[in-house]
Amino acid sequence: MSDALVLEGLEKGYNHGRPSQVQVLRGASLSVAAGEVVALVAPSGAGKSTLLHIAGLLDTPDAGQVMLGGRAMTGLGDRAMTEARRGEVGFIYQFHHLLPEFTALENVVIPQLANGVDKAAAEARAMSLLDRVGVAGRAQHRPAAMSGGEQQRVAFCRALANEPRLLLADEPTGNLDPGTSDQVFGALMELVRATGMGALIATHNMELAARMDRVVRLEAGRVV
Ligand SMILES: Nc1ncnc2c1ncn2[C@@H]1O[C@H](COP(=O)(O)OP(=O)(O)OP(=O)(O)O)[C@@H](O)[C@H]1O
Repeated sequence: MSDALVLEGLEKGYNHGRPSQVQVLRGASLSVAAGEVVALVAPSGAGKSTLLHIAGLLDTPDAGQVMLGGRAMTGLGDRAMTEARRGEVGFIYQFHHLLPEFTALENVVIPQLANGVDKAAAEARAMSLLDRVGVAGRAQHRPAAMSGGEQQRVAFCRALANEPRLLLADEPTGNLDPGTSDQVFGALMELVRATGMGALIATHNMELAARMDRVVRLEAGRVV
């Protein structure tokens, strides 16, 4: 089976509008197998968000290659990139970014409608996902009426709604208290394991990192 994600020799710098360039990635390479959950650990400012954005086709590298599900993404046009991102990748951020005016159920349904799934099937899948992470009872609630942990569980369901081959997460439990973080992380791991997708999960929390299959570090612009 092909790897869920391969990053090869990524280079990325920002010039901050000045001649002096900040070089963030310096030949970063990494692969995540299908079904593998990899922890990405990095000091603040090391470039983990930059790496995740490039892996998820939200940004482009200055040099290097991104492959999703065995397919090279570098050089694809905007439209093909958008389609690949929508179909192949699920994102989870530190803050849930749910749509505040929609219910939990709608937040998980909407990305599926955008991907061409019909409404009844999308609702059934959304309910099943919400049920698996223990928030089916909150399906008709808007985000503001849910706890932080519940909101983040809904965000997990939204990320997995289109059955992506790759999950990318940036501090997915970073804004929760330690007890809630632990529980919510457990729910995420169960979902990921049940789907068999590859996952790259950035965290500062070494206890959570130790629960994943492999830990990699981002240091001086490379993955070690
Ligand atoms: N759009 C941008 N324009 C200019 N500089 C940027 C941009 N994005 C990131 N940087 C710089 O690149 C470096 C790495 O940023 P990045 O957000 O990838 O780090 P990070 O490891 O995710 O940090 P944190 O853990 O604090 O979120 C920082 O020095 C940051 O200032």
